Amino acid sequence: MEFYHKGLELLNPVQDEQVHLTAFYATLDHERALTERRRADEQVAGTRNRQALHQRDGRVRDLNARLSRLNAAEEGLCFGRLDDADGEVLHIGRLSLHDEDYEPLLTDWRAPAARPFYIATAVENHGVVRRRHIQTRLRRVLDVQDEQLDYTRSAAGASQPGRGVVGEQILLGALNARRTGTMESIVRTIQADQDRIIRSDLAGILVVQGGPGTGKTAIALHRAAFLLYTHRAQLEKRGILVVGPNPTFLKFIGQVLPSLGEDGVRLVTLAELYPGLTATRPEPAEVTEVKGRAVMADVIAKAVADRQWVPSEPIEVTVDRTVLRLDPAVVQDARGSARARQTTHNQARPFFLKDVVDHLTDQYADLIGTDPLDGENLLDEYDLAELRKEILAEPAIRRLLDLLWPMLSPQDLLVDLFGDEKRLASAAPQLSELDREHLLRYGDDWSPADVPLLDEAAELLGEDDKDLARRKAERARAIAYAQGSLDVLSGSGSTDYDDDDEAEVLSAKDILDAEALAERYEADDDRTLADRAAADRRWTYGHVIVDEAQELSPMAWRAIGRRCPLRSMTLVGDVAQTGAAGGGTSWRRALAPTFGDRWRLAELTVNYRTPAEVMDLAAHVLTEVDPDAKAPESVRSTGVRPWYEEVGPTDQAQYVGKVAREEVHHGQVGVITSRSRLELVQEAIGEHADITVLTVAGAKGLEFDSVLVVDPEGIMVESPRGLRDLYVALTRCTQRLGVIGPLPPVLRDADGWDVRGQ
Ligand SMILES: Nc1ncnc2c1ncn2[C@@H]1O[C@H](COP(=O)(O)OP(=O)(O)OP(=O)(O)O)[C@@H](O)[C@H]1O
Repeated sequence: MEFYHKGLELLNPVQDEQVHLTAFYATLDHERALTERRRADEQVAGTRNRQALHQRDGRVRDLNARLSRLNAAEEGLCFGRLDDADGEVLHIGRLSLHDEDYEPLLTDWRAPAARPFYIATAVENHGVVRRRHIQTRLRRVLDVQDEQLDYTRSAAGASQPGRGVVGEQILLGALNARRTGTMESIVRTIQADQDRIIRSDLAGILVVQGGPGTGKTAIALHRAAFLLYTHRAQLEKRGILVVGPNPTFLKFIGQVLPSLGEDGVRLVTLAELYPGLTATRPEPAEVTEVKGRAVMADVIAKAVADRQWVPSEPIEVTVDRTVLRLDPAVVQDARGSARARQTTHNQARPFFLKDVVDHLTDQYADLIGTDPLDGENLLDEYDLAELRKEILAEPAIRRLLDLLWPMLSPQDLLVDLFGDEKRLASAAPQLSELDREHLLRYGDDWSPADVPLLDEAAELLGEDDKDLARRKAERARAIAYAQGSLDVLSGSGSTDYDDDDEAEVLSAKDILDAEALAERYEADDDRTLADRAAADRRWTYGHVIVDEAQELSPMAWRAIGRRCPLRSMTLVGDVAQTGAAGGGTSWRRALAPTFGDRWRLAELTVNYRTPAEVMDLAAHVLTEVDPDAKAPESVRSTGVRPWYEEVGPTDQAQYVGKVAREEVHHGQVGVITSRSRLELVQEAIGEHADITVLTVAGAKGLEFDSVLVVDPEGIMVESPRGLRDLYVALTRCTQRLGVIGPLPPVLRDADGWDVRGQ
């Protein structure tokens, strides 16, 4: 063991690191106290007007964000150290700390200087001769592990990382640890191939393909933290959107970013992407599949076009006993010029209405205002305006205009479309009758697959009356505030201000008008970024991350694409695990309609979750799914063989209940079963804090110490993608796997099972 001098004392590495760690915590405490003091000062300081108040709130927000980062770094503050050949030392941790002379004490794991900690090897050491992993608990150093990366020294027998893995012991410790029910940060043990993805450029679309347990979710979240650190100014304004497969999954991953000190991220499922509704209506897979097809974009476009109606016969309406006649040709012309404006349906509506109403007004004027002697029209501008008003006030005309070109919300459009066979046949002639039958329904509650359709419709319809009224009211409020502030600024009350303030007042008055000030107030909106983004369908994010991206349909990709016109995205998934009807089984096919070939691919091949014993069995299923696919290689084996028990349907649920309760001794238990057995199994197990019963769709992205797969045959037959579902179910465990129910042939043929003695 090496020893170090501290004054006259001789310190071993653990003691030496303890000295450093104590100093880091002292600095962290100091920073925290300073930030809290600043915040308290801001909170008590008086403000003269609303503008100053907003600026103050902004400063308090920044200080709060700083405080959360400092607090988040408390556990595991420092976890690594790099030594170079010249004796320079770099400590690596959850954030950067400096001493009073602004000399670096601790380097943020995301800083470029920290990178060798994750990628240096003895062959390519990036100038590092020793990498040290520091294990701590609370504020104490428990242990250190060194990897010598100096080729000459390592050749002489110093410790070498095994299997190309960085920090093998620490990594295995983390992988073998019992799961807590929520995902944890992997910041101490990120591996080189993962690091490359985390630090990949912000620009462009990065697709990360990797088998089960390769760390895709973990990487996606650490990438978000990295991007926020590296491009903070750019991303803080627009935020990052993370889309996950279901609410349980979002809960599972929800703590990772806050634990890394980052909260400028909005996590949603597709069902919540459309503001104002959560789409939870269940529907059969074949309906979901039709709704997800790319062709639905054309169907929605045609449904909108169909609502711009040209009658086949002239229509007569009576205004104050005068009969007016609207010819199809006039409507056709008005529609043509409104469409030529290339704007949305609702925004084009006033232009259409104006043309039609102009025509009716002229006709009305001709009929009632013509001089019987010389045929000249006796009405002046004022009279024409009055006639126009009269026409517009006539209910029959209003009804007619609403028929010809109605103001529509996306919800109205879809309810009308899916509730009417004729409309559907006209909008979707390219769909088979059976497909159209799948779409036909009544009611106005929404399924997740409706969300991209609503979004598509919203894009074509534009804001409706209600949206416009709301936006106008908000803006009027902001302008009223701003006007009030300007009055205060320019009023005689300014005698309270000293000379400097007076100058400020003048410049404010000179520079700003109420509109500009209103914009500034809107920017100073008190809501968090995630709340503002959630309320605004047209919000565009600085970066979008999609997890389990293989599950998205072409229509969902269009909706996601709209959230990020800059096309800065990270899409992680595994095309061998696709379960959703309408999901993709090839990245090229799934992404081409929306993104063409403008994306880059990164692949992960090492499985950090599933032990080799389990993965060997799951690989049989994968070969059945795709003979060319290669299962990821497990980084560890546990020596525990998976087991199965053939238990028929009558006793199955009871048996599962008994075994699940036994398995709890090994940690968190996940019971994954077919949809048809779900309720029975749930009943047999009852409420238990450490047992979760779910279907494969609900288990997407999750993991448990011990997994029981119940009714594998049922899982296989319940979906056309049943084999992939079985593959997902088998790969959810970190330690132990048991399969209950008759084994399907694909599993029966595999070696490596233990038969559980009843
Ligand atoms: N470098 C690492 N250090 C420690 N743990 C890791 C590392 N990489 C991955 N893991 C762990 O491996 C497990 C699987 O990771 P994750 O869930 O991100 O995989 P995934 O590729 O998204 O899996 P799936 O596609 O099956 O849902 C998690 O517990 C994660 O914390």
